[in-house]
Amino acid sequence: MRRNIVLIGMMGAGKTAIGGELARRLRRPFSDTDAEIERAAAMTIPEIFARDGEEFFRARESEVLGRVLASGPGIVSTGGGAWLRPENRARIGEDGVSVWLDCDLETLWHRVRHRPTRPLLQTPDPRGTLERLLAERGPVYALADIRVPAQRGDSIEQTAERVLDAIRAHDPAILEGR
Ligand SMILES: Nc1ncnc2c1ncn2[C@@H]1O[C@H](COP(=O)(O)OP(=O)(O)OP(=O)(O)O)[C@@H](O)[C@H]1O
Ligand SMILES: O=C(O)C1=C[C@@H](O)[C@@H](O)[C@H](O)C1
Ligand SMILES: [Mg+2]
Repeated sequence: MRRNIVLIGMMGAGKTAIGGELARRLRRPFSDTDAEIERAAAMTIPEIFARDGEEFFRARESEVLGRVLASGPGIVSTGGGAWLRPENRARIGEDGVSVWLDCDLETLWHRVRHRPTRPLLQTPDPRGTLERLLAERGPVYALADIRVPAQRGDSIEQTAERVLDAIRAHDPAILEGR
């Protein structure tokens, strides 16, 4: 059984930060699809979007996701848009448990506003764009196996603990090794 733990949710929800913490605690390998794409392309995500466009990025994302899931069981942090593609959701469902880090708009905005690393927010009204993306994507993220609230008041450690509690309640076998 390959039960990867796959973090999904909006940009700034903490998928990368919480994923690293979970991997340390569980002593399992950690993969971040955004980082893997950047490494394989030897380009940053803004550079990939600017040169090759979003569709190209999404195709690389699906490839990388399939590869890291197959090499599990590990902790996989996805990019904010990965879960939106039905083929990615199906692939995650085959090989892992999906955990939605559900974070409110204010917290997301607080975390992403000074970071120029998210090409989708390079708009005249980035906060409005973030709000629209959250409204559009929320119902799709809600299809995840598990939802964990990830709010500003909580530390990375507290949220990681919540994720582990939620996984234990969902299916304790996921935490019981390989
Ligand atoms: N309680 C917390 N949980 C998660 N992240 C936190 C928390 N407190 C502060 N942070 C900070 O907020 C940021 C969260 O961003 P992170 O890159 O982990 O989000 P992400 O979901 O991976 O976004 P993206 O989809 O753009 O990759 C990090 O800089 C992290 O250190
Ligand atoms: O929410 C999104 O669509 C994205 C989030 C980031 O993780 C990156 O994958 C990229 O900036 C796109
Ligand atoms: Mg990330």
